[in-house]
Amino acid sequence: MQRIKQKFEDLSDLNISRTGPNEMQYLNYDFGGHHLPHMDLLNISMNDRMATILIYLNDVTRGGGTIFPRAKQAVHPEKGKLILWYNMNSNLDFEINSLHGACPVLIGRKIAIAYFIRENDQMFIKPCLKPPQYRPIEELKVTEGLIMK
Ligand SMILES: O=C(O)CCC(=O)C(=O)O
Ligand SMILES: [Fe+2]
Repeated sequence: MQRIKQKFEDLSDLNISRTGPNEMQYLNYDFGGHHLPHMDLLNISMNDRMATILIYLNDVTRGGGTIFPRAKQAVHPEKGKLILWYNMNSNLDFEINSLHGACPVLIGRKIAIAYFIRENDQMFIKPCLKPPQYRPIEELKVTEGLIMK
């Protein structure tokens, strides 16, 4: 994992926490296994998932690609391949091009690791970028709360 972290930092302008497991998701898809298009951002005002690294741990015979419908990109899983993308734009807001999903596995199995890079790990290399943004969904929630009271 240390080598993967180093590789990521070499490729990006982001920092990965070296304390603890941070946020790693082990993915194991069997026949038909898939993930509908989504954003990795949690839409929280602090310490959101700024970027994602996906590491494929095996070759998939057929299917199982990672697709980015907005960015019009598709990546076929291959053992040892690593991809990274930003979930936030430079305004620390949704990067719409980060919308992604996993196609169903048709033949074989897909094993991968998703690693989410959090905003707080960047505080010393990107200090005081901009104050946290109010994002529309959060505003909606607050308004609803006020109406209910
Ligand atoms: O398995 C993939 O290709 C994508 C996984 C993913 O999007 C996620 O774990 O958030
Ligand atoms: Fe995802």
